[in-house]
Amino acid sequence: MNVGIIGCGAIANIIASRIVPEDNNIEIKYFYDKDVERAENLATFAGGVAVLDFDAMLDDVDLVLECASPDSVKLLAPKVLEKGIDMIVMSIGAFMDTGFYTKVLNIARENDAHIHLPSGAIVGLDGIKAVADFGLKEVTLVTRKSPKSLGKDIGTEEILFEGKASQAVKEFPLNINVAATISMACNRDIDVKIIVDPNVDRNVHEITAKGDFGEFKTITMNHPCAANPKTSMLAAISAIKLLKSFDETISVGL
Ligand SMILES: NC(=O)C1=CN([C@@H]2O[C@H](COP(=O)(O)OP(=O)(O)OC[C@H]3O[C@@H](n4cnc5c(N)ncnc54)[C@H](OP(=O)(O)O)[C@@H]3O)[C@@H](O)[C@H]2O)C=CC1
Ligand SMILES: O=C([O-])CC(=O)C(=O)O
Repeated sequence: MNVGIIGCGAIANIIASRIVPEDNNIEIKYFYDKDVERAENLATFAGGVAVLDFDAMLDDVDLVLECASPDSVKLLAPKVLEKGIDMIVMSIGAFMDTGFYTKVLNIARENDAHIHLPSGAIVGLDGIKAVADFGLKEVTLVTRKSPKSLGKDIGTEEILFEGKASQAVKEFPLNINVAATISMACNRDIDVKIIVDPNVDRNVHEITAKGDFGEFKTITMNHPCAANPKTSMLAAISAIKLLKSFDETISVGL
C-alpha cells in the first residue's frame, strides 16, 4: 500500500519513524507540506519523496494520511476522494462543518472512497459508538492542558472554553479535534470544557457518558509530543495502529 502524507510535523514524524516497510505492506512514499523544506527533511529521513505537485502524487497512492490542519482537510480531501482514494484524517474538526461533511460524504460515496478517523488522543470511542443509538443521554468532554500546550501565558487554572464541540473546534482548531471525534461517534454536538492548568504536564481528556446502559468515564493522561506539545503521542500511535489494522484477519474491538 503506497501512502502519501499531508503535513510533515509532529504526528507525521512519529508515524514515519515507526512504520517499517519490511514489517508490513505499508510504504509511506510521499511527503507533502506547505513548508517544502519540512517535507524534504522528512522524505530524506524516511527514504521517500517530497511532493511539489499534490495532484501528481494522487496518481501513485492507495491512501492519503492527513496530519496537517482542518484547513488542509477542507482544501485537499475533496481532490483525494474524487480520485477514489481512501483517507485517514487526523484533523477531524473539519467535519463539524455540516456543509463540508455532507459534501465529502457524497464525493466519497460517488467514488467508492473511504474516510477513516482514528481514535486519536482519547480512549472510550468503542463504548460511545456502541451505545450511541441505545438511550445515550449525555456525553461530556473535559480537556485539561498545560499553558505550553494551549499556547497561553497563565499562572493559575482557568476555564478557556465551555460550550459545544462545533464551537470548540472553531476556537481551538489545533487542540480539540478529539471533541469532533466523539461527536461523530455518537451523532451529536457534545458538551466540551477546555481548561488551561499550570499544574499539569499532560494532555488530559476526561469523557463521561450516561444513558440507559449505565454510565462510564474514561481519563486519558497523555504525554505531549516533544515536537508539538498541543499534540499527544497517543494520537500518532493510534494512526499507526489503524494503518496496520487494514491487514488484520481478525479485528478486536469496534
Ligand atoms: N484526532 C486527534 O486526536 C488529534 C488530531 N490532531 C491534529 O492533527 C494535525 C497534525 O498535528 P501535528 O502533527 O501535531 O501538527 P504539526 O503542527 O506538528 O504539523 C502539521 C504540519 O502540517 C502543515 N500544514 C498545515 N496546514 C497545511 C496545509 N493546508 N497544507 C500543507 N501542509 C499544512 C504545518 O505547517 P505550518 O506549521 O506552517 O502550519 C505543519 O508543518 C493537527 O490538525 C492537529 O490538531 C492532533 C492531535 C490529536
Ligand atoms: O492530542 C491531543 O491531546 C488532542 C488534540 O490536540 C486534538 O484533539 O486536536
